[in-house]
Amino acid sequence: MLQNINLASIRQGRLAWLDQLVDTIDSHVSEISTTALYGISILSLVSVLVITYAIWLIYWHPLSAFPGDVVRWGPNELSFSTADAWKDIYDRRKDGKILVKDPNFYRVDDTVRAKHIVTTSDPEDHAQMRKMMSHAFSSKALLDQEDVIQHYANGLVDALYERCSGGPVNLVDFFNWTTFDILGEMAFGESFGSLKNRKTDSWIAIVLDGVKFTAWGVAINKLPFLVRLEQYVYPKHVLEAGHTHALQSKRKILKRADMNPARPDFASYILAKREALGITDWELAAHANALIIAGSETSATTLNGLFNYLTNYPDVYTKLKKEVRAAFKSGDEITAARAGSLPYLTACLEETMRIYPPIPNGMPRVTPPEGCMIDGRWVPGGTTVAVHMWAVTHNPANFKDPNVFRPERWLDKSEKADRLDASKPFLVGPRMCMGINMAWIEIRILAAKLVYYFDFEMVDKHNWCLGQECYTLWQKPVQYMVAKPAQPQPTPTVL
Ligand code: HEM
Repeated sequence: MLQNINLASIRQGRLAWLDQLVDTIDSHVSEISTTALYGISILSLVSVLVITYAIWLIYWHPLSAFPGDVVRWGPNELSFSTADAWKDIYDRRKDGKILVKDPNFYRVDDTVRAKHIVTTSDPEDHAQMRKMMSHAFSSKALLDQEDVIQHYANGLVDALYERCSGGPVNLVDFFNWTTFDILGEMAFGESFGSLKNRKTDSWIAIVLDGVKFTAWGVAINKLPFLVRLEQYVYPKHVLEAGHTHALQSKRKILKRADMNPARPDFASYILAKREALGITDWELAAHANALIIAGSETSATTLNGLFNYLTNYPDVYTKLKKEVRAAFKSGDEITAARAGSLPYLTACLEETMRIYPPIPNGMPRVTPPEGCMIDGRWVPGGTTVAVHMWAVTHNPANFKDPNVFRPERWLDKSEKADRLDASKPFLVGPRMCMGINMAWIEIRILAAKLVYYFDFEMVDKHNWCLGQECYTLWQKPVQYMVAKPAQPQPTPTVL
C-alpha cells in the first residue's frame, strides 16, 4: 500500500514535471518559430545552392573532363606536369595566341603592390619595362656585375674562414648576406653591409617576411568576399612586414635617386626613364624590390640546396671537389668563364635546381577567351593554367628516380631516361628570367669558391630541403655545417 502511494506520487510528480517542460517548449516555440523558420529556410536554400554548385563544378563544369596527369586544382585552374606544356603555356606560340599572367595571382595596386616587371599582366606594358631594363642585363653590364660578385664572393670566403673555427656555421645566413649584398649594390647603389657586419641586416629580415605578404595576398584573392576584410585576415606580423618593406624600399630608392654613382646600377636604367614613362615613386620602389628578391633569394636558395645535396651524397661531393680543385691553382683564378667550363659543376647546379627548384610553384597564366590547345588538349577560354615546377621535375614520367640527386643525368644525354627539358627553373618565353646569365655567373663563382676553399659536413645529417614551408619562395630553416679549410686562407678583401 505504502509502495503504491509512493509510486503514484512519483508518477504524479514526473507528469507534472513533463507538463511543465512541454509548456515551456511550447511558449518558446511560439516565440521563436517565425525567426527560426526564416533561418532554417535560408540555411536550407544556401545549402541546396552550395551543393548544386559543387555538383556542377564536379560533373558539368567545362574542366570536369580533366582527371589524371593534368590536375584540376581549383574550380577553374589546371596544373600540367609534362615537358611539352612549358612551350604551350609560356612560350611564343605558333598560333599567335598569348596566355597573359593571371592578374588574380600577380596582384597590383597603386601603392604597396605597385606593378613592376614581374607582376604586370599587360604584354605591351611588360615589353616596355623589359626594354627599359635590358641595358642592365647586357654583356657589358654583366662584366661589371662579375666584378661585384667576385668582390662579395671573396668577402664570403673571408667570413667563413673567420667563423669556421668557432663551430658550425649556418650556411643560410652566409648565403643570404652575400646574395643580398650583391643585389643591394646593384639595385640601390649600396650593399646592405651584412657580410661586413656578419649580421643579417634588418631590412633583409623584413624582405623575407614581406614575401609572405604576397603569398597571403594571392590566397585571400581566391575568396573575393575576403578582399575587403583582408587587413583582418593577414597575420599581423605579415601585414606589417609587407607595408614596412614597401615603405622602406621607397625611401631607399628615393635616396638612391639623389646619388650619382660612378658605375651604372639597375636603378640608373629605371631612373633614366622615370619621367618619360611616368613611373611613380611606388613603382620605382616596386621595381627595385622585384630585382632584389628575384635576384638574391633565388640564388641563395640554389646554393643552400647544392651544399645540402653535396653533403648528403659524398660520392658526388668527392667528384666535384676533384674537378674544381684540379682546375684552379688558386682561388683568384675562379672566374665565371672558367667555372662555366667545368661540366660536373654545371651538372650539379642543374640537378640542384631540378630537385629543389628555387621557385617551386606554378606561375599562372590565363587562356585567351576563345580557348587554346595545351599539350594536345583543348582548354576552354579564361582558364588559369600553369606548370608547377616541383610537380614537373618530380614526375617519374619526366625523370627516372626523381627523388635521387644524380648530376650525371645532365651529362649522359644519350641515356634518354630523362626529359631534361622538363626542368625550367628560369621559365621559358617572353617572361623568362631576365637575370639568368647573371644568376649563372653568381652561382658558379660562389659554388666553385666554396668547393675549392672548404670541406663541408652537415651537422645532424638530413635532407634539409624536405619539409620546408613555401610562400612562393622557400622559407629556409637554419642549415648548420662544419666548414674545414682545405686551402691556406687568402688575403682578406676589404668590404
Ligand atoms: C637561381 C637564380 C634564379 C632563378 C631560379 C630565377 C627564376 C626566375 C623565374 C622562374 C622567373 C619568372 C617569374 C614569374 O614569371 O613569376 C624570373 C623572373 C625574373 N628574374 Fe629571375 N631567377 C634567378 C635569378 C635572377 C637574378 C640574379 C636576377 C637579377 C636581378 C633575376 C631577375 C629576374 C627578373 C627581372 C625577372 C622578371 C622577368 C620578366 O618578367 O620579364 N633573376 N626569375
